[in-house]
Amino acid sequence: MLKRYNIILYSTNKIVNSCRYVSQSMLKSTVNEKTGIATVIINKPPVNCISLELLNKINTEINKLQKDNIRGMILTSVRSLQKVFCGGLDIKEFYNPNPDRLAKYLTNLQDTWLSLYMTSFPTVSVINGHSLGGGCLIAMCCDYRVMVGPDYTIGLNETKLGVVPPKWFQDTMAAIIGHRKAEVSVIAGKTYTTDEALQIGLVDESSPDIDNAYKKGIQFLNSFEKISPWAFKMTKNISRQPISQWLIDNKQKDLEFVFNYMQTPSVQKHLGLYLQSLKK
Ligand SMILES: CC/C=C\CC/C=C/CC(=O)SCCNC(=O)CCNC(=O)[C@H](O)C(C)(C)COP(=O)(O)OP(=O)(O)OC[C@H]1O[C@@H](n2cnc3c(N)ncnc32)[C@H](O)[C@@H]1OP(=O)(O)O
Repeated sequence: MLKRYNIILYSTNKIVNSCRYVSQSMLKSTVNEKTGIATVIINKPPVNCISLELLNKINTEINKLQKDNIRGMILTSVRSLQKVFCGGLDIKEFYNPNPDRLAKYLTNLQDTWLSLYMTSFPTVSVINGHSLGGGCLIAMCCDYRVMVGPDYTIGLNETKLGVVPPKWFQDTMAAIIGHRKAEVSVIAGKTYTTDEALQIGLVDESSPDIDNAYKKGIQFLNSFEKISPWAFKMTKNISRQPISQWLIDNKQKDLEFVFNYMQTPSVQKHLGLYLQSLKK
């Protein structure tokens, strides 16, 4: 019988004392051979924003872990960034874009979301800092979220940039906090503090510090020790399939919608102003 492992998507540099270690720039991945738990750390200063290259690395690593039959995964961000889990998609990928690269980016984003959302092993995001837009999306893809607080923020803030979170972004949030709350949240581009996120159920637990948050993540993964990997995989698949199937069936249409609106002058103007405001 195959051994099964779990994943935690997390950002830190002193967590695991083990085995297979993949260190690509921008992404570090370690699998503890004793426990079968992988720790995947995003490491792209200054704010871990997701470029095309980082997107590719995340997708490649998840697919590799999928083949390794890990028991679980923690996803997090490198500790040295201190206050950012993920600053979201790299807005520079959308501002004055090269059309070929933009199309590649959007396709890769769809594929990475599908890989992360549908892993056959349990996943936890240890959210050790702000987590906005695409940062919130990747945290929401995981099966469990532990957020460090109290001073960080999380949310799908796309409308504040003048762009539209696609249906699968919105559905991912609605599956966690319910349709009404998600609708209000995405329309307003709302962001939540750690306590607020806990209150509305956007995160499952909060923690005052990162070590404790990581422990909670491991505890969640360990809770699957007596669950059959096959039963886990099939049950998660049934639960998430309606949302993922929509994207599989509508990939081209979804891509064309974003690809076209993203290059309109009014959206470009908004993005330019937003980037400018970040620089101030
Ligand atoms: C299929 C696709 C569908 C739809 C496409 C549209 C979807 C988009 C989803 C998104 O993710 S949009 C982006 C959402 N993210 C944000 O709005 C976060 C913006 N950033 C911040 O609020 C802050 O930077 C921070 C809270 C994350 C960190 O604050 P702080 O530590 O004070 O850092 P700075 O603000 O000084 O930023 C440092 C540096 O990084 C640049 N930067 C920040 N975020 C981004 C980003 N998302 N993309 C590109 N660049 C970013 C910022 O401009 C600074 O650059 P400098 O050149 O001034 O150093």
